Amino acid sequence: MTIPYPSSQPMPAIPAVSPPSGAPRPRLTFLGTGYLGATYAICFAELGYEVIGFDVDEAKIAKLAAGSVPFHEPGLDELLRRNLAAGRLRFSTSYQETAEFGDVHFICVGTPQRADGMGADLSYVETAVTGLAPHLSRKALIVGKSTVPVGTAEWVEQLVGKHSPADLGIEVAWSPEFLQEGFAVEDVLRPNRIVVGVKSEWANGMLYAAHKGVFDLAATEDREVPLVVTDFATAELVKVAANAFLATKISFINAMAEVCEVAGGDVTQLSRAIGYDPRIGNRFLQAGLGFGGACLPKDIRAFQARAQELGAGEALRFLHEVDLINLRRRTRVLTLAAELLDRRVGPAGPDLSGTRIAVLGATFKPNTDDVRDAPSLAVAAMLAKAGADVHLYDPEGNENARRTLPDLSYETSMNAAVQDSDLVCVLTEWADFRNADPVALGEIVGGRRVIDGRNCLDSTLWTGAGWDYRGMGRP
Ligand SMILES: NC(=O)C1=CN([C@@H]2O[C@H](COP(=O)(O)OP(=O)(O)OC[C@H]3O[C@@H](n4cnc5c(N)ncnc54)[C@H](O)[C@@H]3O)[C@@H](O)[C@H]2O)C=CC1
Ligand SMILES: O=C(O)[C@H]1O[C@H](OP(=O)(O)OP(=O)(O)OC[C@H]2O[C@@H](n3ccc(=O)[nH]c3=O)[C@H](O)[C@@H]2O)[C@H](O)[C@@H](O)[C@@H]1O
Repeated sequence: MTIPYPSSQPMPAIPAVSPPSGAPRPRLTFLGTGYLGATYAICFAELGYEVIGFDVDEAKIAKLAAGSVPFHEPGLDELLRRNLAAGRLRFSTSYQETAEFGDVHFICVGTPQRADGMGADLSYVETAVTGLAPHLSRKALIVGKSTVPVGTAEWVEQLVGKHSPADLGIEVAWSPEFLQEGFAVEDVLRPNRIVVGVKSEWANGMLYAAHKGVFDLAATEDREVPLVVTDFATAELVKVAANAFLATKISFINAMAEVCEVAGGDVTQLSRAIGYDPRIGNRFLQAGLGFGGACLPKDIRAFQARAQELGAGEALRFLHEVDLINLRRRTRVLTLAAELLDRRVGPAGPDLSGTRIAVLGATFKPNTDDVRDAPSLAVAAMLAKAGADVHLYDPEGNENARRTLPDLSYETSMNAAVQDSDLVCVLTEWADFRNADPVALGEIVGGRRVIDGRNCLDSTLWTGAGWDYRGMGRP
């Protein structure tokens, strides 16, 4: 499908928004109740809005309607149950019910990497919009929240024009999302900014009203939430630019880790030292196994693909390097494993047959059960491919990991995974692993060898307990 861009329509000036004083709050719907949409539906009900969460996945909707969040996100279960009981929150698989209910419809469906490996798959956005639009029966606003290539909002506007009743004047806006899994409730209720791409004062006012609960909460806490009102293209670009910057920051520090590895430096100290400069800042400078998840990797690839289509491919060529640095961290663990286990590395990589390796961590980061593009799982797969007998444990991610990699051995505790292993790989920095007792673990392993893929262990403590320790970019 082609996304028309740049728009042939000139952008009207956007007047400053004035809060619709005393205006009734709009009723909100969220199409797509995955990590993003379910969190939003639940949190906005908590803020006092009447909400419908809609999904085409009947099992997911049944679970949510029964008071159970279908993924792990701290704090969300309690809010779900409270708001279902209060009657402010409903779940539906009916486009008609959703269309009739809502004044503002947020599109929160997935935009995964296309099968060709680069651009974004917009088919879910298309299905959601064309499913909803024909059922609309009064003026409403459709707001994209999914992360999309620049130009998508214009295309959605055309879809809406084609599929909704002509006389209703349905409008479109784009409001990208910046929440982090594991902190999602806090990020939605107390965002560090709200960005909206709009074309009319009416859309601007509706979006303000749809977020008034967030602004009101901030006011009661003596905070302000910056609001950036802009055009479609800028709103779409803000999102991918933010993720590209975060990915670049992580790959920068991992590039420094690579240099530390050959020069004998310690990247954790380097990171701390440069992070004291407020122009650099100390966040997202944790060297280790690199970034994974359903967003940063796919977003930097889709951003490059879109820039290429628009003739600006060269501007984003560095993102290819960011991706390569990130992926090299995964193979680094394999090299360290061969080194620690004293195994030969052939042209096809190391031969780890006959070894038992404990992998601690399957999720792409702690405090989630999300294993999408998890560096830890990618490494577990590489270790198994090299012949190791891999025993994996994750506090929340075992079930999802088993669906992705069914052939590994899944254990129900850290001790069971570590028992008799020749090597322990800590690949996600769950608190349980960070705080593990190296003396006690040392008594049940086959060999005291540990790879700290997230630089989250106290190396002095582990070496003191007799472990052969390897970190990422640190001695
Ligand atoms: N997960 C996150 O932390 C964040 C995600 N995003 C973006 O939000 C979007 C969604 O991400 P996730 O929630 O992680 O994806 P997800 O895969 O967890 O959820 C997507 C949901 O959309 C549903 N769906 C598919 N077709 C549909 C249709 N026609 N109508 C209604 N629902 C439909 C699926 O059944 C699924 O439940 C992506 O563009 C992502 O990049 C943005 C910021 C944060
Ligand atoms: O677009 C999205 O979906 C979201 O993507 C990321 O959020 P998330 O994927 O939840 O995870 P992050 O906390 O950003 O971590 C991403 C990956 O980077 C890794 N990471 C993070 C920080 C760091 O210093 N080093 C590092 O390796 C993490 O282990 C993880 O694998 C962004 O942080 C969110 O702002 C954004 O909304």
